[in-house]
Amino acid sequence: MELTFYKYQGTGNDFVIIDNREDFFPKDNTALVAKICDRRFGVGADGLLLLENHPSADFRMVYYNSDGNLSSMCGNGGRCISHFAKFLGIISEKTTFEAVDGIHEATIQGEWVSLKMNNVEKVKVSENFSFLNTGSPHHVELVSQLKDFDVFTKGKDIRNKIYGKEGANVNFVEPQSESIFAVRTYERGVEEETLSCGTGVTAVAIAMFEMGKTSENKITLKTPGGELKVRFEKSGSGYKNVYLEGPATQVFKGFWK
Ligand SMILES: N[C@H](CCC[C@H](N)C(=O)O)C(=O)O
Repeated sequence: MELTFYKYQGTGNDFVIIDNREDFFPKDNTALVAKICDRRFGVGADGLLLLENHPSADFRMVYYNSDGNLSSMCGNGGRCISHFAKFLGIISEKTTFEAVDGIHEATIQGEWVSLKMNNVEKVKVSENFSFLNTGSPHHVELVSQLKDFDVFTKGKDIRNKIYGKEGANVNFVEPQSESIFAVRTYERGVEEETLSCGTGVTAVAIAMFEMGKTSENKITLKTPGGELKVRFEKSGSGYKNVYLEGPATQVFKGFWK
């Protein structure tokens, strides 16, 4: 099938985004999504996003991991699709849209996008890792010498051994200061390390606060793909007013035959 697509990246987490307001895309064609995301036989991306009409919100976001399957919430994808909606002229600086985990607000200034994430109900703190859901499930583990760490092998092992078929994303973090943390992520559904993960860095920021590694609630996360900011407020046993902020860039427009 022929279609126009846009290639985006948010701190190196990259996506194919399609304007599907005419609802033409074959949404159950897992093989097609996986082929479009394939780094050799397709366009290549960590995931694919559809922008669709919505009865009350500005638009609906549908997200697939690069394995071709529908996925849970994508934070970097949410930032990129908000930038795309402004590019299409659907919105101006502010938007409210619906994703798989509910309604999100976002503010777009140039290439800087601030995305409001869902509240986090609970952080499960274990011996040497935490687990929480920031729209997607995340395992957060402190390590040293992060730059030399075997993220793929260790991440894949944890994803399968602890989280089984359902799986989880696995984030390895190394503190750099009271408010700066380096993060590398093994992403479920991509089944590789990605250059950044938006729901992942959100999970890391909140887990570091919950584990007492910081008393700050405005955190900088340094990922291989660039810097992201996360801010939040403690609320009972969980967190609210959680924002993921960073750049979103339209790299090219393409035509899929
Ligand atoms: N792979 C994740 C979804 C995308 C998360 C990531 N790309 C982000 O920016 O949040 C999962 O299956 O849970």
